[in-house]
Amino acid sequence: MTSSSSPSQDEQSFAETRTESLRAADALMEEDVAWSHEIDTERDGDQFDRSERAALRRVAGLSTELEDVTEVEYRQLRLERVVLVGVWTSGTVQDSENSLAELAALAETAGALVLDGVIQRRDKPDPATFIGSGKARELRDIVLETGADTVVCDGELGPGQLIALEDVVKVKVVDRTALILDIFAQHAKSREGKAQVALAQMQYMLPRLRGWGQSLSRQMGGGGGGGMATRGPGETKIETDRRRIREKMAKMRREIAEMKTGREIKRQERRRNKVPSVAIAGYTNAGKSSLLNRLTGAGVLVENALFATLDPTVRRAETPSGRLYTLADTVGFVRHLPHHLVEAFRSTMEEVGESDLILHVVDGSHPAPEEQLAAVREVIRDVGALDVPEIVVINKADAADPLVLQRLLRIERHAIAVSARTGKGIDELLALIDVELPRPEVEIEVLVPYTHGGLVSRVHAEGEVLSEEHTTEGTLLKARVHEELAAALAPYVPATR
Ligand SMILES: Nc1nc2c(ncn2[C@@H]2O[C@H](COP(=O)(O)OP(=O)(O)OP(=O)(O)O)[C@@H](O)[C@H]2O)c(=O)[nH]1
Ligand SMILES: [Mg+2]
Repeated sequence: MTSSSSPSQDEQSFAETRTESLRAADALMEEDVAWSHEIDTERDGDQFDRSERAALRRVAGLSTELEDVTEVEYRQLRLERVVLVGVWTSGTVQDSENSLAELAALAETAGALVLDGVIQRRDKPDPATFIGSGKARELRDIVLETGADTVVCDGELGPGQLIALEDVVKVKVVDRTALILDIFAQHAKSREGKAQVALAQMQYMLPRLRGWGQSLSRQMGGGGGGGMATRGPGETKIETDRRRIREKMAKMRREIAEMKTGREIKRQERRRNKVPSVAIAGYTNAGKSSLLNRLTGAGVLVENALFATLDPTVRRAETPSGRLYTLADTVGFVRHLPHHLVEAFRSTMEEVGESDLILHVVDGSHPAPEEQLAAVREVIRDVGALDVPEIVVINKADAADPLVLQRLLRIERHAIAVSARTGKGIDELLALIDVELPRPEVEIEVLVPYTHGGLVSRVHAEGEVLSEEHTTEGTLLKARVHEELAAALAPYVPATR
C-alpha cells in the first residue's frame, strides 16, 4: 500500500475507527471501535475488512468524481455522505476519539450522513496533504467503497492542503472550520446573525479562492499544453470574484455595525433600569436552552444538535423573592471555534461579559466535561468576563454518572447539579441565583399614596422589600432599591420619620 513518496511516516501507528452510524457524540462513544495499530502480523477482523475494501475499489464510486469545477471553486457545501479524517498528534487515544466523535456530531448537525471515520497518528499534520500521502490513498479507497461525496478533516487546512488532498481522494474535501461555518449559516435566523455568518464565510473563502483557481486552471490546462491561453481567463475571474467579495464584505460590515447600535441601545435601556442580567453560557448541546425554558417557561428551541441556538434570546425572570432579572441564552461554544466566528459572535459574548452573573452550563453526561469547562472559560477570558461571578451548572444530572457528578462538584467550588429535563435541583439553582444577584444599594423608607400603586409594584419588581404596611395615607415601604428608583421615590419620603 505504501508507496515510495510516503515513507516511514505512514508506517507509524495508524488507527482507524470504523463507525457505521455515528449519530451523535455520545452515541459514538458506545460504538464498536476497532483500533488496529499493532504490528502488521497481528490480524483481526478489521484488516480483513480492509482487504475486502481494497478489492472493491475500482468498482464503486466513479460517479463521485469531481465533475463540476465551479462547485469546487465556490465551495458551496452540500454535504451528504461524508468520511471523517483526523490526525492524532498528542493526548490519549480517548482524546482523539472524542474529537472525531464531536466532528461526527457536527457533520450530522450539518445534515450529513457519516459513513466512516479514520484517525492517523502522526507527529504533526502532513504539510502537503494533511494525512500522509500513503494514507491519503487509503482514504481514497474508503471513499470509493462507501460512495462518499465529501471528506471532512478534523482541523483547519490551508488552501494548498485542501487541493492536494482533493487531488488524491477525488471528492470534495472540507475542514472543520468550513463545516462549522456551514452549520452556523443553516441555523442563524435573525438578520444580524445571518449577516455575521455570511461575513465570516466570505472571510474564510477569500484566501482560498486563489487556491481553487489554481486547481481549476491546472485541470483546464490538461497535460501542460494549455499555458497562458487557458489559464488567463481563470485568473481574471478569480480577481473579479475577489473584488466582488471584498465589496460585499465592506457592505456587510457597515450593516452589522448599524444593527449593533440598535442592540446596544436596548442593552443600555436594560442597564438604566438596573434590571440585573444573568447570562447562560456553555458548550454547545450542554442544555442551555433547556435550562432557560425550565427557569422561565420560555419556549426556546431545544434540539439534540450542535448550535441549535444561534440567536441570543433574552427573557425576563423572577427570583423566588420576587426580584426581576433578565436571563439570556447564548450561542454554544465549541473547541477550536473558527477564529472568524469568534469575531463574528463577539457581540453575544459581550453580552456575557456585561452580565451580572454567568450560569456556566456543562453537560454532566458528556465523556469529558472538564475539557468543555476549560474551552468555555477560555472564551470567557477572551471577552474579559473573568470578573463576572459564575455558577457552574452541571446539567443532565439524570443521565450523568454519579461519580462524575461527585468529581465535578468537588473540583468546582461554586457548582450545582441539576437536570433541566426532570427539574431536579432547579429550585436550589433559583435560590442560588437570588443570592448571587447584585443587591440594590439604596435603602429607603417611603409612604406612597394609593394613587401611585405603580411605584409600589416597581419596588417589588426591581428592588427588595424589607417591610410593607398599608396605612390610611398609603403604602409604607422599607426597601432597598437602585438609584434611579430611589430618585423616583424621593417625593414620598415622609417629612418626619
Ligand atoms: N438527559 C437530559 N438531557 C437534556 C437535559 N437538558 C437538555 N437535554 C438535552 O440535550 C440536548 C441539547 O439541549 P439544548 O437545550 O438545545 O442545548 P443547548 O446548550 O441550548 O445547545 P445549543 O443551542 O445547540 O448550543 C437536547 O436533546 C435536550 O433534550 C437534561 O437535564 N437531561
Ligand atoms: Mg440552545
